[in-house]
Amino acid sequence: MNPIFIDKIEILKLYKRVDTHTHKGIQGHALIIGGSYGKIGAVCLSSKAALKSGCGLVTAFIPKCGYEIVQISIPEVMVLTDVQEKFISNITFDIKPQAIGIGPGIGQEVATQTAFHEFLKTNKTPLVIDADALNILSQNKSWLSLLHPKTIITPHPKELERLIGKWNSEPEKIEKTITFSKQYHLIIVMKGAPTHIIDGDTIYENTTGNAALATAGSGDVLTGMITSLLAQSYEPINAAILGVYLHGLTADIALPETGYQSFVASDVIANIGKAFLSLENKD
Ligand SMILES: NC(=O)C1=CN([C@@H]2O[C@H](COP(=O)(O)OP(=O)(O)OC[C@H]3O[C@@H](n4cnc5c(N)ncnc54)[C@H](OP(=O)(O)O)[C@@H]3O)[C@@H](O)[C@H]2O)[C@@H](O)CC1
Ligand SMILES: Nc1ncnc2c1ncn2[C@@H]1O[C@H](COP(=O)(O)OP(=O)(O)O)[C@@H](O)[C@H]1O
Ligand SMILES: [Mg+2]
Repeated sequence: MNPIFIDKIEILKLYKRVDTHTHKGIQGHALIIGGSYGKIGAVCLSSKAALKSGCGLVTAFIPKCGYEIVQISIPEVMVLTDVQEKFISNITFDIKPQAIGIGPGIGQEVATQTAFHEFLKTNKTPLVIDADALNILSQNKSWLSLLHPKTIITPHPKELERLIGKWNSEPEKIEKTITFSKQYHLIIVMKGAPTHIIDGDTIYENTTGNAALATAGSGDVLTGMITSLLAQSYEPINAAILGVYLHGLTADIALPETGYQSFVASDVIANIGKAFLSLENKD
């Protein structure tokens, strides 16, 4: 099956300019759920990326140990904490986000697994699932049926393998991912070089990005970006496509200054603005 290439022409068909009369209350509220002791950075990266991708409000739901870390490193982000100090054990909140991203740095404690299960049973908000939340699903495959249609999952190759099993060739990998996408009605962002997005039988192939992205936390940033676009009322497939395109573009923009080696996940965030601006240029 031939992929649809995600390039600037395709992106301009779905990109929505910011309305002059908008305000933070209608620009979308994203909730990022994740973090555990030693991995609060994943939530900092994800929630900052969400803010820098245009949503009006961002809240992070984290274990207690991350409270000051997030408040000090990103004062624009609001914070809700779990009752536990080092991991998430009970996901409850009284806000009404338009999109939720769950998984960066969340870990796989038994209590976290149970909390994630309870969350999936009641959640009705558009969702992006990443990292350890995907690993938890791999260990509890019956929970996949709780996911609403068009839920976005963002596995790297190892996380994908844990979900769908091993493959022997690239075509078989794509074929198995299509079957999985159809079985659970999921949008699957197959992260890699290049990243493919699978939505049932439709395959998209991204054209931006480079090896500078092979750095800790760059996937956590992508989760924040897609969650932000989802909160801004992009259709789930368009949020995934635009998020992946912009994420890759940041590395293409930064490369002449950072080189491959010194590009870090925070450089993705620092270049999101330039990536958006390039969509406003004629060339
Ligand atoms: N600052 C923070 O707080 C950070 C927190 N983080 C958080 O940590 C948690 C664990 O996440 P994680 O992805 O590091 O661990 P895990 O799922 O075992 O996968 C690792 C293995 O997968 C493979 N692999 C990966 N990419 C591949 C590729 N392109 N192509 C092929 N293989 C690939 C590779 O396997 P190998 O090839 O070595 O067998 C590798 O060893 C998670 O919650 C995350 O959010 C991190 O984001 C970092 C920054
Ligand atoms: N060689 C590469 N070329 C292009 N993109 C890459 C390359 N290596 C990694 N990436 C991208 O970087 C991101 C890595 O995500 P992930 O493995 O989840 O990182 P982390 O969990 O550390 O945040 C993905 O978007 C992936 O497509
Ligand atoms: Mg990751």
